[in-house]
Amino acid sequence: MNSQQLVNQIERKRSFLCVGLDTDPRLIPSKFKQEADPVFAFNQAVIDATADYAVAYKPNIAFYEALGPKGWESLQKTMEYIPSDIFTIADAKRGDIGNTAYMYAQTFFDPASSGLNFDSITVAPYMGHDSVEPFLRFEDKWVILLALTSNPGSHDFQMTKSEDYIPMYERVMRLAQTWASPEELMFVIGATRVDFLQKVREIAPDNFFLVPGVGAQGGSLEDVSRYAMNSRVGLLVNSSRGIIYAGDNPAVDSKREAQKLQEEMSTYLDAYYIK
Ligand SMILES: O=C(O)c1cc(=O)[nH]c(=O)n1[C@@H]1O[C@H](COP(=O)(O)O)[C@@H](O)[C@H]1O
Repeated sequence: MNSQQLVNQIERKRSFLCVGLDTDPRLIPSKFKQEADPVFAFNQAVIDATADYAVAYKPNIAFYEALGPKGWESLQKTMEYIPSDIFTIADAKRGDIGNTAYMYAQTFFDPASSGLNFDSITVAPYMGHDSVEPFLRFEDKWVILLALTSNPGSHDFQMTKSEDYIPMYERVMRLAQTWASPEELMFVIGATRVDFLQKVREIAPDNFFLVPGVGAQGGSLEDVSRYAMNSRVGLLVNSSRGIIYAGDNPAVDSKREAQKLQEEMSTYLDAYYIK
């Protein structure tokens, strides 16, 4: 999916919501546990409940890999079930030397090889240019590079400054923009980093940001919208647990939470989206 299709979808649904499919079989309501594939049955229910309000789905690959071959099958079925006009993110946080990175890219981007056809993948920048480049060889696919993450440990490396006083996250963002255009590169910016939202938007005015950390991690959707929206919206705001585990009945509970976020997003589009 290209950026114009993504922006069109955001404008049509008046939403920049990404629903995180972080499906833990221990946490799903008991009625799904009797199904042949409980993870897929639950994901189906969540997708049915939220597809009108979401512009993206983000299965976190860890939750599927942890289940072995069964988990991979649930992931494949989930991918086939997601409506084709909705953006998909493989939250895999990969990063390795070039030939290995290419295999990761094939895994998530080449359906002839793996059966999976994601639009994008999260990538860790630590190993540098040649670890990111293989993902960029795939047309109409996106790299979503970790920049300023939502977790407390983000201070350990991302905030450290080099001798020119540029923090690591800023260096990542500036250098990565020399590798790829905003048509194929997004950055992960945690919603919990309120003090930095304006700054990161200055550093990368044209890139989409994937923003996790609203809901269960406490980030503010209004602050994210006010400080980081750009002239093409430029935001995909993720909520996982806050939506998928909202109650025992996704058709009602996940729908309610997704709709609530979508309605809030709609008001922020009115307030802060200037084309
Ligand atoms: O790349 C991510 O999506 C990500 C980056 C980050 O900085 N923080 C973060 O929470 N995430 C992911 O976003 C999701 C957040 O889930 P909830 O806190 O349940 O909404 C999880 O899948 C995390 O792995």
